[in-house]
Amino acid sequence: MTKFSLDDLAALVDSRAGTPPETSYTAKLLSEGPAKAAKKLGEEAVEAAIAAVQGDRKALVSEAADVLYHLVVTLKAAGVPLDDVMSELGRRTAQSGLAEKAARRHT
Ligand SMILES: N=c1c2ncn([C@@H]3O[C@H](COP(=O)(O)OP(=O)(O)OP(=O)(O)O)[C@@H](O)[C@H]3O)c2ncn1[C@@H]1O[C@H](COP(=O)(O)O)[C@@H](O)[C@H]1O
Repeated sequence: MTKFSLDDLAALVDSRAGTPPETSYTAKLLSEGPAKAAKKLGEEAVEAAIAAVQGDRKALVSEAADVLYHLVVTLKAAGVPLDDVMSELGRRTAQSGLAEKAARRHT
């Protein structure tokens, strides 16, 4: 079986946009505007952080999945393609995070 990817998730979210909100949680979330998806993203991120701090591996897996799903919906609501985020991550592979942090301090 091929691994489910973020691209697959983004395609799924795309496919739900514009469907009736009564039949899809994604459509319902999108119909409530970008702030609602962003709020849910923030809540799920806090829950994932708590699970990590508590060392609750099972909860972390579940909350991390919620974070990724709500991030993809938030990007969709904001009209930002997932590819733009992946390109940004790709661009960052040119240098280490520590080198980037040091360069920022001197600008
Ligand atoms: N990955 C997810 C996913 N992760 C979390 N959630 C939903 O996110 C919601 C978050 O739960 P909460 O209890 O925090 O929120 P709530 O109280 O239900 O919602 P609010 O009233 O706060 O908006 C739950 O209803 C979850 O079902 C998701 N809903 C959908 N997906 C994916 O999207 C696909 C399409 O789903 P539909 O859009 O519903 O067809 C699904 O098959 C999944 O692959």
